[in-house]
Amino acid sequence: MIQFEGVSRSYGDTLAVRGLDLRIESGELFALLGHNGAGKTTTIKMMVGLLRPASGRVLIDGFDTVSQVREATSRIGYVPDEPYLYDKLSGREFLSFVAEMHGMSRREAAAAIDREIERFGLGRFADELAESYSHGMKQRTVFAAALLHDPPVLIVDEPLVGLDPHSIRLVKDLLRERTASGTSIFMSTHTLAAAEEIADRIGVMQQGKLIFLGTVEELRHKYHAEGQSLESLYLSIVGENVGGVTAEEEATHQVEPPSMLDGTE
Ligand SMILES: Nc1ncnc2c1ncn2[C@@H]1O[C@H](COP(=O)(O)OP(=O)(O)OP(=O)(O)O)[C@@H](O)[C@H]1O
Repeated sequence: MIQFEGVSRSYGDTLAVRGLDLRIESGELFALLGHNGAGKTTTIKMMVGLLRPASGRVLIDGFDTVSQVREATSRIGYVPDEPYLYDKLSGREFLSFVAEMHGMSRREAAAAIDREIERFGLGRFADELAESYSHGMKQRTVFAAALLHDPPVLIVDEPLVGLDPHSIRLVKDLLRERTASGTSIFMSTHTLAAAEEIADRIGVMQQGKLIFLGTVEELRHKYHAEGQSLESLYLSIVGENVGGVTAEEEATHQVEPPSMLDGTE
């Protein structure tokens, strides 16, 4: 379970995330949508313990990501938007390194590594150096690393970018399978068709604020847009606004995004 309670964060004068309240249950796949600069990465960084909220708190399975950072982060599998691997390690060596970081025994690690190599079809290149991997191979290896310790919470930032159709299917099926087995999944994406296909609920973030939270069906209903794709609905709601908001603009209400959470349209 992932819980945000009144979470805000700025960079200097830019309010990147504003008063975020959100709860993602076990067995739920949640997709966060928003233009470039909307605040998605900042939200993710606060979940994985890379940034502290300026106010409010984030809980992972009940553990605070600031005051109980070990307990919280040990329950997370994280797939960042840029796959990180060490060029001079093979995929298998990288997975062994990650298993060691998680404190897994040799036996546990060997079983988990074999399981994930099989799941992600890494066998052919697992013993080659990562420097020779394509983006898709790197992404699959990073996914395998995120699942090694069988975490109850999975956080994925743009999981489908740069993948071939076969890998996209693999990742989408995997995310649904994990959800069915009780994992809470938080996905940030610009791939609206995928969000529509696999997410249980979506959130739309604009200028650091969550302006819609619900199912795609609820979004259509709210805008009397039965039959419209999420993509066209999203574009008509969010429009062209980009970027964060400054403290000064916030104070003078110059850029308050429309609220779809409180029933106003
Ligand atoms: N390190 C930083 N220093 C200053 N401002 C930042 C920093 N990181 C993000 N911002 C600003 O905070 C706001 C939110 O950025 P964030 O990266 O969270 O958005 P995003 O939704 O992830 O965008 P994208 O889709 O482009 O990844 C933006 O206005 C951005 O310019």
